[in-house]
Amino acid sequence: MIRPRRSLLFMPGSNARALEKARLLAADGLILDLEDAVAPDAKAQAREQIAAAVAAKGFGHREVLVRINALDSPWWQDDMAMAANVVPDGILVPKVSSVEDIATIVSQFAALKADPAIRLWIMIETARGVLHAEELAAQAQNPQTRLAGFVFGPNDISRETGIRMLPGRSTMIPMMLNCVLAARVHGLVALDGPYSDIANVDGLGAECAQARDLGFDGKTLIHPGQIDACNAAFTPPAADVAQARAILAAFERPENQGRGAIQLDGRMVERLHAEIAKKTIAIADAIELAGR
Ligand SMILES: CC(C)(COP(=O)(O)OP(=O)(O)OC[C@H]1O[C@@H](n2cnc3c(N)ncnc32)[C@H](O)[C@@H]1OP(=O)(O)O)[C@@H](O)C(=O)NCCC(=O)NCCSC(=O)C[C@H](O)C(=O)O
Ligand SMILES: [Mg+2]
Repeated sequence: MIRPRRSLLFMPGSNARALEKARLLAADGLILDLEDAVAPDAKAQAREQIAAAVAAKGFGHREVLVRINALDSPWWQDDMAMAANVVPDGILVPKVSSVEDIATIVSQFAALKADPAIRLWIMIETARGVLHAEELAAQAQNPQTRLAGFVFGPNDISRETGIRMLPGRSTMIPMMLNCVLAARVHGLVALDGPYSDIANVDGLGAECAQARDLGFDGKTLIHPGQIDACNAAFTPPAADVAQARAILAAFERPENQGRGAIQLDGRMVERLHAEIAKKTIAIADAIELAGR
């Protein structure tokens, strides 16, 4: 069953008000952050608040990820221990750059005897991470890694490399595509990074549409005001869903059973389009099932 992942909203674990609001928001998922949105002095308190929020449950269909601190920080092991206790849907590990990083996380899962239901998500946000994206994604072939998806991190890439984040994202597109392609080869979910200009509604809409067109499954967000536009961009339009159903119905007809290509409403349709149609319908059904 496909899970809708159009919109995953970051919120600082130190912000009690944000955590409280999380259960009412229309986001498909929530990323409770212990890393960059939380100051060093607030890490312990944020960890406790996230533990209490996840343990209290009540998030409905929303997927809940906890972003832990990076593996070179003094906090990540305590963060993982907390996650192992309260069992979110997944942990999101920032700045993962090598297969060895994933092995370190897997060892820690094992040491904690962490519930296998906790999936692993990694941020692709270092130069090495981008260059090794396919090698990292291939780790999903080993079930012990629990690897479920990538989250693209343009801010850290820009910080490390000097590659600038420009309107239209021309400088980021090659890296974004590398991330999406690596994810697709190994069956992972790929989520785009956040858009920081909270007040710029048109800019957000354009970036969501671009992320969708580049193949991302959804986008990470930083403010509740961004959720509706993001959901709209990643929801298959009703006309596309109707067309997808028509394609499947056409291939079901007895006269088309043995055919690879048919004509539908004046257009050539092949069985590969039926595969695309099945995915469109699965996403639309999952969104409907989630009641959003
Ligand atoms: C950016 C913010 C600090 C702005 O906060 P604020 O000034 O409080 O905004 P508003 O006054 O407009 O807030 C209105 C109400 O909405 C709630 N709110 C705000 N943001 C969130 C949120 N993210 N989740 C849930 N609720 C939120 C406020 O509490 C207000 O509520 P109310 O009191 O009822 O009116 C803030 O938006 C924020 O902290 N955003 C998240 C920042 C974050 O998590 N950053 C880390 C992820 S991005 C990243 O790491 C980059 C990546 O790794 C890379 O490298 O690219
Ligand atoms: Mg980052």
